[in-house]
Amino acid sequence: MVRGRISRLSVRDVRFPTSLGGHGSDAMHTDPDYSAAYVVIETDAEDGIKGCGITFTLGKGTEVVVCAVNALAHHVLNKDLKDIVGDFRGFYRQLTSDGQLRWIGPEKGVVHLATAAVLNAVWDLWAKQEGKPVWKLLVDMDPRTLVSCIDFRYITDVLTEEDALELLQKGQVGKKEREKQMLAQGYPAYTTSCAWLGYSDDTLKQLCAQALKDGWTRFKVKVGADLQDDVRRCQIIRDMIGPEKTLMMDANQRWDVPEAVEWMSKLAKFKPLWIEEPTSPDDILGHAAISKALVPLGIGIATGEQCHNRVIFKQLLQAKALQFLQIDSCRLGSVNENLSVLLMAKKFEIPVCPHAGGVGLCELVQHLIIFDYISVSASLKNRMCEYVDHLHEHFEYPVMIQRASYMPPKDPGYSTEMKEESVKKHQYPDGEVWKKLLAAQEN
Ligand SMILES: C[C@H](O)[C@@H](O)CC(=O)C(=O)O
Ligand SMILES: [Mg+2]
Repeated sequence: MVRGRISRLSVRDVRFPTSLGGHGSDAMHTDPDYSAAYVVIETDAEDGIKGCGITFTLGKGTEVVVCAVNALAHHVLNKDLKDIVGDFRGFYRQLTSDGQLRWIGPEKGVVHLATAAVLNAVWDLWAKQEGKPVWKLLVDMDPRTLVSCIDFRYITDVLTEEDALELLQKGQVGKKEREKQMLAQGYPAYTTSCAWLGYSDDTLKQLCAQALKDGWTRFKVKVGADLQDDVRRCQIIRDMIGPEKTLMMDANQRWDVPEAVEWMSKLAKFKPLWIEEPTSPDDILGHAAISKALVPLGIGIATGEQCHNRVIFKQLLQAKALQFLQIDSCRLGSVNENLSVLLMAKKFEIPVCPHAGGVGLCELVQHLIIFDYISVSASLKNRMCEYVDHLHEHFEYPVMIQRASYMPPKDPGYSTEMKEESVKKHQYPDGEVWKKLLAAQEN
């Protein structure tokens, strides 16, 4: 049973110096320090259960997200959890429609990242109180309750409440078998960890050899800064993985539209399944033009990790601008908004391949994609979830990968509770790790 009144919300700026090793680097984000605004909510219930949520950031700017979380806190404090989840659509609407704060959004940018952190913590708390991992909480929920968590504002021209209900009711068929299948085999994953842009060719080769030994069959390589470098790196990786294994490419928004088409025509010989974020994430028609040019070459368009909200996804789908849709657990307004995007993807029959390149994103998004398979898509065709092999050791309930697949988490919650010791050490700027690094920079 859901219980307790939210009595405290705290938020901390936690940063990991990943830029020192080039981990996470790409053509636009050359020095990312994987970071999180880490939210913990407590209740007055006697169980002592806390809800933990994050939103992912890249270092600088995390303090701005922390401010935005604090600005939203009054919407959560002193509310009964029962009232929040009993009218989750209304609560989502309240957070995203704050008459003053929405001016610095709406439903986009820092304020939306902060919304995700707060709501991720609420979902963690709810699932922990129910004694279930979030994916299972969602799978066991009846379609009407699921639909009651979604704000359909701005998307009813493609997905109404009735459409959503119908899709979820259809998804009930065969659900038990798919749950069993997930528990036995897990959800297929691909790795990005071998080929960050800042890695040397030697590191790329070494990590790729190890990944092959570990059973990985799908790989993503960063491209977009220098064509000669891209050709060399793609040749290395294609030679190592052979012609059959799957290769994806990610340009992280580096190109203009014609440049994207020209550049990818030169990389087409490496047979990428998709080019990810070829241009600005806001350019829906640009994505459509790139897609029109590249699909005949066998290259699909993937995007979503920096799509502001469900409206952008709606238009990408309407414009036939993508072949692979990449939800993000922190960019969108938590589970609530992701549910609406999963359902729109189902309606347009576009496979969802979630983004997970960041701290804690693998932990979160595994819940959404496992739920999607069991209750919505019922298909694994052309579907896989990103995996990056960084920073899992800082979480109490880290992801478990077996045979290159995500095994469904069994612990209650949303899997992003961090180890207190890790938070203390990496808190910016006064955690032990940062004190040392900042002192070294001064000398
Ligand atoms: C800055 C991040 O590491 C980004 O490169 C992640 C990404 O694009 C992905 O995982 O995809
Ligand atoms: Mg990407």
